[in-house]
Amino acid sequence: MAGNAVIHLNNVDVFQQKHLVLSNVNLHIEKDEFVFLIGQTGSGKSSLLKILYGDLHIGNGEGNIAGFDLKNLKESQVPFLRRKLGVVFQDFQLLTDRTIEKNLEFVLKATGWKDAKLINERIKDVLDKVGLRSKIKKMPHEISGGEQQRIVIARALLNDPEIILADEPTGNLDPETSEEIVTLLKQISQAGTAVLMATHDYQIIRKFPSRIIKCESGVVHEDAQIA
Ligand SMILES: Nc1ncnc2c1ncn2[C@@H]1O[C@H](COP(=O)(O)OP(=O)(O)OP(=O)(O)O)[C@@H](O)[C@H]1O
Repeated sequence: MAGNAVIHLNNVDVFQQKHLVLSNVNLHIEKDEFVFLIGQTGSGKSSLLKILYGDLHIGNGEGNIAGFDLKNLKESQVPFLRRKLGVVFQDFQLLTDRTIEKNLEFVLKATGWKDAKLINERIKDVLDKVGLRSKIKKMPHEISGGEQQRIVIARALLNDPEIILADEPTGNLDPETSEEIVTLLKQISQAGTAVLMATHDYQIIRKFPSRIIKCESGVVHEDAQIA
């Protein structure tokens, strides 16, 4: 792998069933980069993210993410790949029947953590990172939408991922709260975890100038501009 790239796609074709969604994709993202992913509905953003978290197979071309060879990725390796990725997706929300602490503990136990003291320390650690340690005993419905999204980010950080994949993380939030979430994601990238954030929110893109990757007409532009 060249340089510090943690995402590396070379001439990849992205298929959904038999339908070629994106062709000849080249994508390189460095260790501490923050990158926006844009494109109209149906342009292939979700399909591209699926390639990256091992939910869609690479047809032609080659890819590497967090040290995993996507071309030869086995089913059995997918859980290990996912541990290197922090996923912040709208359809992957907090469990509503338990506290913030129990939500985070659930993920740690599911990913092999056993020592109660280490679990407790890790939970406090990630809550400190998102500035919400005081909410540890709260139920999800007792905190705001923006706070819930920060907890989802804390959850994504639990296993110290190399990359955060965020799909519309500000989709349901007001402009001010959206800015807080993106500020947090930017800080995370500056601390060495690459962030790839899919969004339709051009106001946010203007406010936080960063590299833009665009899906358009079946191809991916690695350095796009917005009007
Ligand atoms: N499971 C599937 N089977 C077949 N075709 C699919 C499937 N999922 C998506 N597609 C098609 O692939 C193309 C890209 O869809 P994709 O969901 O990647 O777009 P998107 O840019 O993420 O859209 P949005 O912004 O609405 O989420 C579309 O033409 C879509 O109809």
